Amino acid sequence: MLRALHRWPGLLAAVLLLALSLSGAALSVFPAVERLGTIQPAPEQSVADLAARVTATHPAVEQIRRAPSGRITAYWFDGDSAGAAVIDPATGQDAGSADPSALQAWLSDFHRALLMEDAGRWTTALGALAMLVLALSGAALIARRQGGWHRLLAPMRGPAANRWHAELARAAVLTLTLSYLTALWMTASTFDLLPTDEANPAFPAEVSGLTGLSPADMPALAAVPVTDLRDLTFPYPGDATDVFTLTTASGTGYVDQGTGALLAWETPGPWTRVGEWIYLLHTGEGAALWGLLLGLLTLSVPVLSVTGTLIWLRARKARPALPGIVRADRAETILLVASEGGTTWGFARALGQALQQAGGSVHLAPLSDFAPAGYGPAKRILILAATWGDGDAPASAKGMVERIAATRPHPTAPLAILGFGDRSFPAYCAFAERLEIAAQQAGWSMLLPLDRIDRQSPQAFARWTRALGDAIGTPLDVTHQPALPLGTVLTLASRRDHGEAVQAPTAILRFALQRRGLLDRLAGRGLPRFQPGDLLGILPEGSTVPRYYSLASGSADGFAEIVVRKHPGGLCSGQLVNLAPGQTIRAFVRPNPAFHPDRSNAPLLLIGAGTGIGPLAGFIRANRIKRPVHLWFGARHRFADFLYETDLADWTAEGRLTTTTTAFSRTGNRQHVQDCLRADADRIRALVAQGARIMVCGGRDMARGVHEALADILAPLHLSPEGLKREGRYAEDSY
Ligand SMILES: Cc1cc2nc3c(=O)[nH]c(=O)nc-3n(C[C@H](O)[C@H](O)[C@H](O)COP(=O)(O)O)c2cc1C
Repeated sequence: MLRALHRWPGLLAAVLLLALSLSGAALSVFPAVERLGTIQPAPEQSVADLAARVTATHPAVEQIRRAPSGRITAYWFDGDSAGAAVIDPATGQDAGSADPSALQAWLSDFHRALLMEDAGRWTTALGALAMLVLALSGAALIARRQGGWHRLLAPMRGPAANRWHAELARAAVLTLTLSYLTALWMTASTFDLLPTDEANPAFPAEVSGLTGLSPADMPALAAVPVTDLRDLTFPYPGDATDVFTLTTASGTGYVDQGTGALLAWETPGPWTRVGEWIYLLHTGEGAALWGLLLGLLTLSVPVLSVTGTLIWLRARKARPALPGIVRADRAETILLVASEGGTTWGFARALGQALQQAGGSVHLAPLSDFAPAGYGPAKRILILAATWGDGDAPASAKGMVERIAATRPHPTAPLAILGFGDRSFPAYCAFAERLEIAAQQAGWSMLLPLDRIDRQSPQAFARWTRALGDAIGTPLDVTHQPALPLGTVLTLASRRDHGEAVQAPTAILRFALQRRGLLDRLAGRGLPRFQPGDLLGILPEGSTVPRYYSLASGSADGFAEIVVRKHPGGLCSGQLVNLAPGQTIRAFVRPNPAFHPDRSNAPLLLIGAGTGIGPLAGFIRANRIKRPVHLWFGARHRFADFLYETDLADWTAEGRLTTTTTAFSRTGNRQHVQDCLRADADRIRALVAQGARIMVCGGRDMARGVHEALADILAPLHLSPEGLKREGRYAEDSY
């Protein structure tokens, strides 16, 4: 619902909103330009002095106005023709034309009313309303993705396009919300839909009846500095009963034209004051810098429209279509999916089709759409959930554990959760497990106990569907074989060999990247963009199961680099370690957003051993902003498997790497990387206290040892690796 609320007004109003935001951004420049081009009065100059000077130049002056920028304009009547000019307050002489530039006038009319008078005003008001809905639903979506409003400002994670969209929206949302609210207020005010104050004080019952006093000698005008003036309207010529009307920042009053005395005065009421603030906040008139900031942030709207549309299109593409799908409030089976790589959707679709063929009605949606209040006569809710990162939820399902824990169970539909994962990860199907615990705590009745599918096993899935069929009284036996990515052919460009001497043959393999033209990108040919820490999936000959290697380079480096150690009997590692330059493999990229460094300037502590140095080396090579990076690296022997030794020296000289600490387990004092960490405990504590982020990569035993060492090191700071992980400051990639 929230997502639909965010999506449809966004798409429908996109063109209108683009036009409004671009014209608004362009208009925001004018107050600043006007302010810069305006001759400001001397601080001590009075309205009496200004009025006398203007009268000397234009004896038939009717009105003097001062704009929020300080620009003073005089209006007069010359015989039959009206005249107006911008005035130099020091001389009272004309200093320029009073007509706004044609461009500004056109832009204002377009921005306010789409050049269509009242019909246009209502349309722009509708646009502002759509934007308000977008801004508020967007803020709620960010809060949901972040795991609650209290984490709204916490560092963001997830795929780059979604993160960029959310980061930009988060930066602009407050200002934009203010801008749309003020726009709506101004429209309501234009159509007299708001209460108003009494405009002016009551006209004085008695005046002196005298005329001819020079404004220079009027005490009421002498008491007001020009910098306070808003408007001075002169009495009608020859009418001794008429008066001057003076408006300043603090009110409106009448001045006797014969004596120059103040006859009446009224301060503006609350509605007038609020209206003035609203006008200032929306236009930046009178606050040029605010106007520029507003204009700048308004420019985020076109960017958000484009990134938002891309995210939506990508999500649509990732979600396989299920013909015959029904709405959530009409379906017997609600089938919800949490997926990062997309394969779980294939299983869900196969199950959905089987249920439909058995005569059932199915609603298929991402888990983030979970909203039991909207599931009418549902008989069951099935959740298929993959686990990513290090036991994490897929990016699109962040915050779902908390949501399920806080949602009241559906009155008729029990729940079944099926985890998708990989048994070789320490946190096997951990996200699905957390969902199950949350559901049980919230009081849901479970249709089936939690089950897990290891490495997309078709047999395990078929077994689970049989159990599901038994539980719902409909025979089911669904087989689904996920299609393997075709992959791209990569040619080995160079290799560097290490580790033979310590019986751990290891190679740094660098594959050439073909340049991808626009056509290749559109057709999905070649490797997509990737960053160090993402995964290169390799399809070894003789197996249909891909193996994943952490990338030690980003596509910006112009090559794909991985570090491979030959495992005894290992099919893929054996083929890779024997690969000669010029030979090829088939590979594809899997994003791994949970193991990307953040973009801050805070220190980065990289800890790795053996081939775990791969992505860490990639992070250091990509550290073009030269943030402080400290590396702890463990290997067997300095002269045998000190991977990237010369590169690390070069990166240190270039400022990309701040310190390197090594531990060798087969020489000298035979240390492991966690021993060096303990020896460096004070330094690590100081860096963590500065906001450092920690990234660990390597074998599972090493990762466990590092985790324990860091738990001890951080305890005096009342911090722990788990706590840092929750804040997005501790990431582990172990195998
Ligand atoms: C980078 C990465 C991290 C993973 N982390 C875990 C994990 O911590 N626990 C787990 O059980 N499975 C993990 N897996 C395995 C996936 O959950 C499994 O491949 C799943 O079938 C993917 O489903 P999806 O393509 O729908 O996202 C990970 C896979 C990758 C590529």
